[in-house]
Amino acid sequence: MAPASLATSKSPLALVLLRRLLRGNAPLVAALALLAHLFRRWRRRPCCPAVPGNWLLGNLPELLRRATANTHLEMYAHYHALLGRTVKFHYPGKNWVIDTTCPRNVEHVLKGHFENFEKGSWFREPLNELLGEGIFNADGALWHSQRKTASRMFTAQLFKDQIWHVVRKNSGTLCRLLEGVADSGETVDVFRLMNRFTLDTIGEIGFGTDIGSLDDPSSPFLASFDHAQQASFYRFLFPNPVWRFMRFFGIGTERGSSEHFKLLDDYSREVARELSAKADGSDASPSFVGLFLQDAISKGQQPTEKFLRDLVLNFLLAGRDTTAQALSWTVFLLAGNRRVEKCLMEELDTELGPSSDGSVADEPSYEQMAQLPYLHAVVNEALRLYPSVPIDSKAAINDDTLPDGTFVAAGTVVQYSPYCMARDVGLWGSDAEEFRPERWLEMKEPPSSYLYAVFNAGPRECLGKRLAYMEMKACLATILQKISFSIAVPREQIRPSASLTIGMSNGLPCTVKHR
Ligand code: HEM
Repeated sequence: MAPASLATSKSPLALVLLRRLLRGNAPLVAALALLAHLFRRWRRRPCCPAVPGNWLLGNLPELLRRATANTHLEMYAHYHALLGRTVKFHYPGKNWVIDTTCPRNVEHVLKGHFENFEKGSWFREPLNELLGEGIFNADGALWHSQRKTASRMFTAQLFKDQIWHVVRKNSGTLCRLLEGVADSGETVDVFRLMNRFTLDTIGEIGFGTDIGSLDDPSSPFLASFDHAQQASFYRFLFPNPVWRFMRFFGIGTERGSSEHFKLLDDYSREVARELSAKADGSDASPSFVGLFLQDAISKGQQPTEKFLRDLVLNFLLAGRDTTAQALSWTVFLLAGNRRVEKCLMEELDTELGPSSDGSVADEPSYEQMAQLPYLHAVVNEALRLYPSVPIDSKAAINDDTLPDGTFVAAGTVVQYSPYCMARDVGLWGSDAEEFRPERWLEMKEPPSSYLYAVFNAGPRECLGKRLAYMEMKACLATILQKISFSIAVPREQIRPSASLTIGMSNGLPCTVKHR
């Protein structure tokens, strides 16, 4: 029997002994707490193959090395080919990251269990400085209200009345610019040019501002936006205190980032102020952000400058980069595949070429955009191989299990990769890696949006999908009728950049010729 001084009626003997052992023994307490944490973590780990990594730093060193060499996407595809459709990565100071290319899992996360998967702090913290509380970074009620207002903007009427005119005008300017380059025989960075085209387009459609970057490419805004995106990408890899430390001292991947973020902040606040000033007047054009503002005012609210600043930057990210990248990768693929280019030119000549009286329209019409199935297939195929958002992710709120049986503990991030899915021969056939637009024309019905998740899917599907197709098709149909592109450097030098979206790390230097 235990002596009365040791055991009480409430505490069992073992507990009392343990307490006495631990009292005043801080290192032992810390070691036991760490062991308990590791054991809990081990018990709740995802039951899928782990990508081999360093015992202490996990997969961070390899990912950093591969991202610096712009080969990180190939690394993900390699591990999927080696270990299967669902694998897990480990970064120090973060939870497990499950990486899946299984369409059933993607559907589960994006639709079936939508309520259990959020962007969460995993997504929000690295992106907060760039996107604030805008639609990309928001969850719950905040996301819901922005989504509701934004969905009303893409009406058929607005497309015909305003959006189409902006797209056509800017496609024409871009085409004339390229014709000038063809005259001079210079080499041009087509990636940069496409970014200027989409920046001017979203500036006008998104917030009624004439940015004019097609006329004047010197705007520091372009460089700052790229830099801010790249810094934000690296923040996903480091534990939060580490990138915050680098940010504070302006070192490592955060070198110069404060100036770039500040420039973006100043610029977007300026746009917000201009929009607010116009909102009461009748001269406000029907821009996306302008409509948000009018919506709020009609409900008796006055949105803050910060709210409008977030909207401006979110629409810029949504509308500029994604579309410019898709256009540039399409040009890259076409320049490397003359057979596909020839088929496309045949369609453009037939549908848009000289009419019976010999006249050629300078720019295609809105209605003609619907009559170009091969061009549509070319764009789909380019986006399949080079999806603008190559990897996307959500974090589990509560414990969950994916359809393939992988356990997902609360707080675990599940990422899925349209880039890797496109290269999976089990999903797309033995020619998965080939640029073959015909596969889209051979399909009896379009693929599920969880297999082809380039525009996201489910309740958070891309709102600008229709605008993006129209912009890409109008731009390509306009310029390709007049211009042909050849890549001016070895093809291997054109690599996807390590960023939130799939840029081109060395740009796309091309020589251009009149057709
Ligand atoms: C080729 C072009 C485009 C692609 C591949 C694309 C792809 C995507 C993807 C993958 C997402 C989900 C991102 C996430 O998880 O946060 C998304 C969201 C979104 N996209 Fe696009 N996008 C494109 C063009 C556009 C354009 C031109 C706009 C117009 C402004 C736009 C507006 C949006 C918006 C507002 C969202 C947020 C939806 C939400 O969270 O509810 N996108 N897009």
